[in-house]
Amino acid sequence: MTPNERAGPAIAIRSLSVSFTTPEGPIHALQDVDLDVTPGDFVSLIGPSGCGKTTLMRLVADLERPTAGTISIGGLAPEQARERRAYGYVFQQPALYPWRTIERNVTLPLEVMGAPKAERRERARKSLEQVGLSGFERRFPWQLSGGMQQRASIARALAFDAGLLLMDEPFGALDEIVRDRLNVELHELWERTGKTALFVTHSIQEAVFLSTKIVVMSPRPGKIVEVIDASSLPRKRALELRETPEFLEVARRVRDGLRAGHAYD
Ligand SMILES: Nc1ncnc2c1ncn2[C@@H]1O[C@H](COP(=O)(O)OP(=O)(O)OP(=O)(O)O)[C@@H](O)[C@H]1O
Repeated sequence: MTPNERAGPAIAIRSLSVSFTTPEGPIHALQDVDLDVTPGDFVSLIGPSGCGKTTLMRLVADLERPTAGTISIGGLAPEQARERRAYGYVFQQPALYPWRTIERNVTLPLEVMGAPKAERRERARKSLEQVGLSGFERRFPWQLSGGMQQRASIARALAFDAGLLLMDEPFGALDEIVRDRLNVELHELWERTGKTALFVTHSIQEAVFLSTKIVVMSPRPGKIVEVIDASSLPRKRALELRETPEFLEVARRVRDGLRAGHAYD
């Protein structure tokens, strides 16, 4: 057991099921999900469209309630964790307000929290620096490329200085070159800060490149098919890693897991 594992899970999910009531009948989105995320891990959720990845993130972030089961975030219920700003959340789309500058988008949640102005500006400066956006404080979102906008939304999530980052397919809408660059930057950021990350993706390559663990899910109702350990890959990762036999072996295991998940149908 590593010291991080001894500290207890950053996220503990037990027997979690979620059904949505719709006019056409219930939709069973998640069924019997059990998952532990160790502090400092980078955990990716991968699975077919509609298998409940976003729902799982929204449950952790207290934006949705389970039908059965429990979630604990560092020992707190999701509602307490939300109130204590125990995590930053990055959405699929950057979700920046066009009429606010980049700095004032980053400081908005801090304003809502009632942080003093000097502290807000200092935290924005620091988190924009962490994502390589120093100098863009006074720009508006529409003056930035899609990749830069998504970096700004990561800066906003970092501004709380929480130990946990929840990221729901943040790079899905970006072209491959920009996505590659942001993968490298995000990996470096994670390595440097030691944060715990829960990350949704459709891309096997992205999941393997970024993660210490990859959670493979089945089609709806989403269940966990397999948790694949990628910590055998070097901790420092450059894009060239993707061509190595070790990387391709982990990617093959993820692909096999996804195929096995489809057999649940
Ligand atoms: N509020 C809701 N009411 C009814 N059905 C919902 C609701 N939210 C999600 N669903 C359904 O639950 C299932 C899981 O959705 P979810 O968005 O979590 O999947 P996903 O794995 O994130 O999909 P994608 O990869 O396409 O983003 C889908 O069938 C979706 O239509």
